[in-house]
Amino acid sequence: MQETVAAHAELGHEREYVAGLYRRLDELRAEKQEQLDRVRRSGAVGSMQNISERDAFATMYEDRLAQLNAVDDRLVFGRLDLDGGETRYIGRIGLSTADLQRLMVDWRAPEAGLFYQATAFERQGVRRRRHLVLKGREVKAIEDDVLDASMLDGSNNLQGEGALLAALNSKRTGQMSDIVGTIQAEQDRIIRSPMPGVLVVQGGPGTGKTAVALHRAAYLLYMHRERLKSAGVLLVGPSNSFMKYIERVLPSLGETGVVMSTLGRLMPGINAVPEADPAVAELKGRSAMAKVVARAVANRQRVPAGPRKLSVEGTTLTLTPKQVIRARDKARATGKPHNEARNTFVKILLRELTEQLTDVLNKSSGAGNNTDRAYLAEDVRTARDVRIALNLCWMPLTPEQLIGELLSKPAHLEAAAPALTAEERDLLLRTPDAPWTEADVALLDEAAELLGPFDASAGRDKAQREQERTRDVANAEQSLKNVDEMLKETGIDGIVSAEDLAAHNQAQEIRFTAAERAASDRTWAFGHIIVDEAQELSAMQWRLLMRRCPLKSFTIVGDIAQTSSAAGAQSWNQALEPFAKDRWRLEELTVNYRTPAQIAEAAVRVANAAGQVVSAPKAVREGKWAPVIDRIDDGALAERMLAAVPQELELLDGGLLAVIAAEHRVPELRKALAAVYGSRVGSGAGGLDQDITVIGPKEAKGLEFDGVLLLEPAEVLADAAGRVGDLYVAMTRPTQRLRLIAAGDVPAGIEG
Ligand SMILES: Nc1ncnc2c1ncn2[C@@H]1O[C@H](COP(=O)(O)OP(=O)(O)OP(=O)(O)O)[C@@H](O)[C@H]1O
Repeated sequence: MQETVAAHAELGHEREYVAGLYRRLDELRAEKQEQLDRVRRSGAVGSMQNISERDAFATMYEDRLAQLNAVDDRLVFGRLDLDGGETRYIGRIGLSTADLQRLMVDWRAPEAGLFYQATAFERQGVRRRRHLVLKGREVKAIEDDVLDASMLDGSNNLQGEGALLAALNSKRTGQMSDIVGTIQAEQDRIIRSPMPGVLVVQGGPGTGKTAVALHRAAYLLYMHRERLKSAGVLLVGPSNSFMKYIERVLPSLGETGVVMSTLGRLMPGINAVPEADPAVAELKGRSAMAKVVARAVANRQRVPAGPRKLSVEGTTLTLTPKQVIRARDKARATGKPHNEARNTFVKILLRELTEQLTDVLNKSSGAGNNTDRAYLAEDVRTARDVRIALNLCWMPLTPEQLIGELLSKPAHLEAAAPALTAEERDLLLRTPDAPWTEADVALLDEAAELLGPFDASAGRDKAQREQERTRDVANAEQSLKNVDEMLKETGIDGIVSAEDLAAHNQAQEIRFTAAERAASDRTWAFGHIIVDEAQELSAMQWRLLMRRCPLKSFTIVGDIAQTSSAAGAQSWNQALEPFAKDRWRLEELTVNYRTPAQIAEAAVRVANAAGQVVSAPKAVREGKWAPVIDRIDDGALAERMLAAVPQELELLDGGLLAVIAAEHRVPELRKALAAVYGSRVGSGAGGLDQDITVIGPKEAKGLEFDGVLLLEPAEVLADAAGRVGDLYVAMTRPTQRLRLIAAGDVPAGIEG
């Protein structure tokens, strides 16, 4: 009784404190809103500098306001009671009173580290760690970890289901949530690890690698705000579904400055499809392809077989192979990319041809008659024959042209890839109109690097921008005319010029965040790159990413045992050696938070039986159910699935169910389910919050569901040419139940 009274009093106290925090949050919001309104009211007047200063303030207030709005849900989640009597509240952001009394510490601040690190064995000055469970803005429950035994005597020792277990047992929503309230010590160490260098985080399924990667992004942005604000952070994930699944985590942590992308979207303007054939993916991913692309570029710097006659204004000039070779070698020696080195090549030959023309004309018209050289140079430059000849030798190229022709013209491929076998070259060939694949993106990027900017298009852009400006000024003039009439009536005149107004529009255009600019610029140098499911990356994809971060500041998370791509890594050492030598540090995550022990163990047995050694993380909880296996007759797969789905949905009681099957079965199974369940059936990106999702094993990577119905597991294994990665991934997606339906063999190990 006494205990309940004490608990009640504690709850009352926390409610009051938390209400105070929300009051302060509301005050700050109102303040920022007022500041923003004031800046906006200051109008579109003044010099360019005034306008851009005003815009900078407006952006700052907008960002702060967006952050204050984003942290409303579970604003505060913890409290520390320290030796010496200090009490510290831990929340999503730091809050202070108007006279700078600290009310709450940002979870990323060094002072908050104890909340995640202190244990009963090493309490580091922490007497009690308290978790505050909020619903909306109200404290619903509190839960204490008492680390200082002497505190246990008191009657205000509260117990509850662990905050962690409560989070893990809750139903999935199809969207990952943040874990700020329950980050575990081994995860916290990684999140707070220093930024420089290459950090590899290896961990089995469900150990929180993705969660750690996202929280580390938020942590780095907090600790290195100035540097990363302008350079930006890039986060790379495996699929569009996965990006959708994680998209709310960073905003909920108040962070928007991260560019999130799949490997297929890392070339601005290209939205690549997955590479369907593993053999092709493996081939395109080999580091030797860098040489193939380099040779393909070199092959586009051609020397004619014999002398070439060129007509310039009725005079015939000769371009010899020797001249071309000399010009080519000098151009190459500049070390510039193809499109830029072309300027040197063209300049040299134009000069030589102009000299030739001058000589010929001087000779024909007798010595002493100096023809105007500038005039002749222009004749040579604009002569059709000369343009064609020089272009044939050294054409400006886009990456799409180069790789498109390389992969669709057997002769180009043979010349660029003599070391590949004829079968391998056949595998690489594609039709010219085939969509770009994820594996192509790395080749395109390699080409873009070697080709440099494409001049012709740059010229066009400039002309286009000029045209747009002229149009903007014209528009502004028109609107001013209307305003002028109005102003004249009120006796005010001439405040804004058309140029001012047009400049303002341009300034608006420039007001992109670093993240937005970075996403559209291939040559952007990021301050830090985080790669999730990094085991899937090919050598060529690593080259691409290394180029995006010249400082080589990386967080690389993944699980070698889950590698499914044929081009992916067999070991971290093999993947990283070419770029980081042995200068990378390894951290491991050892606890599986997602999958119940019985299911996790079955997955490990399957991997081991297939010869894959896996670091088996310790599951944090036992599940209610061991994996269930239904053996069926051939041909009855869809029917059996339809019978199983309602049973599973009932057991999951409102949870999410994923049907995972070999890729080729997905459309047919989805159709069968949609016929019964209609729009309740989702598919990958955008459909993950439906209660039934049908996906292939590759798309399932990184995702999780309450229950998984895995159809024909032997097929999943066979589709990956016997590599167990995909099956291992599929089996480790559920947080509650795994059921397999198999007409064929059941892969060894599942049954224990
Ligand atoms: N400290 C934590 N507190 C609460 N939930 C956690 C914690 N750590 C991990 N989780 C939860 O465990 C689940 C698995 O985490 P996550 O997806 O990050 O694992 P992963 O290692 O990336 O898995 P996989 O490699 O299998 O895709 C998620 O639901 C995540 O929210």
